[in-house]
Amino acid sequence: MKIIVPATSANLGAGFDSIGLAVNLYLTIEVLEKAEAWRIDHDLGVNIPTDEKNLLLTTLSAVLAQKKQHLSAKYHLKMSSDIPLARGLGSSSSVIVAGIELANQLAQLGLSDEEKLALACQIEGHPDNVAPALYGNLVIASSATKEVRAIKAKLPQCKLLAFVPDKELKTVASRQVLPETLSYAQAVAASAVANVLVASLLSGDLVTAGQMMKEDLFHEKYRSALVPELAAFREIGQTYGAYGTYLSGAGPTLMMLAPEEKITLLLQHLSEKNWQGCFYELEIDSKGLQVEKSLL
Ligand SMILES: Nc1ncnc2c1ncn2[C@@H]1O[C@H](COP(=O)(O)OP(=O)(O)O)[C@@H](O)[C@H]1O
Ligand SMILES: N[C@@H](CCOP(=O)(O)O)C(=O)O
Repeated sequence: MKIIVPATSANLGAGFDSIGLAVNLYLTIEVLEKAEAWRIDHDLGVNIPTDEKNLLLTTLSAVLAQKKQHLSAKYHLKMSSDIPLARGLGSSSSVIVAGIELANQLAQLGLSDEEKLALACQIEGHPDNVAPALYGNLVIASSATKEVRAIKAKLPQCKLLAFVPDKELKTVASRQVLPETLSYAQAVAASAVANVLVASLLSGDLVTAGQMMKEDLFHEKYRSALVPELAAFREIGQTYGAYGTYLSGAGPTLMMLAPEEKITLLLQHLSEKNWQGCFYELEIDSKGLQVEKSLL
């Protein structure tokens, strides 16, 4: 059995903790054979555990505990991923979604998508990565009310150009620079910008969506000091024809939405900056979580 989960790019500026996109970088988990102890083969570096301390298996354990279920066996697993770690492309969320599905499959839980999303939000704390990782495409979601609500949509036609810095930025660290509270007036203004962002995305108006991305009042201005490339990335995008630019997730990845015919020119000017990192031309993943040779 194989579980495949896409990377995700969250926030889209003003959609902080609520809007996210699934993109074509993937985490894959293969269940190999039963074993005396959990063992994960991977080439993701020494900081990623190869035993039950791995986020994949702590997630599995949490789900089984909540469902009052247990497994009669442990397994040898293979984990592969082309999702850059701690770069703002949802690597942790993809693992959480994979861990929920692994529990679902091995314990035959029969979880609905809604149940998987609710469990993922409990673990992650916000839906903007786990929802598109589960469903694919563009998802606008809220876990602020009793029920997690997620609206699936298609991103209007455009190309995605990401700059992924060499340096890591852990989400926990990036969230620490955010304010504890906003004033009533700030909250009303920030949510109004987010509302127009959503409306423009759903009506196919990427020009207005791009404007709203840079008018975010929730998080980017507090995080800009952690991602020095943001201002220049945004200026190049605006000057050479991108629809919009935003800090992908908690950063440091920067994402640009642009017409296909502008990508070459944008890449040319961005490359002249000689920043330490890589550019990725990404596509939307439209499938989300996939299981091959499901056990259910
Ligand atoms: N494939 C993986 N296996 C186990 N843990 C992972 C994996 N990918 C990410 N993680 C955990 O998630 C952390 C990165 O999560 P986070 O700081 O939220 O960054 P991001 O979600 O932007 O990649 C990693 O440091 C690691 O602890
Ligand atoms: N809304 C979150 C998104 C975190 O995304 P990640 O890809 O950096 O894990 C935030 O902005 O903190």
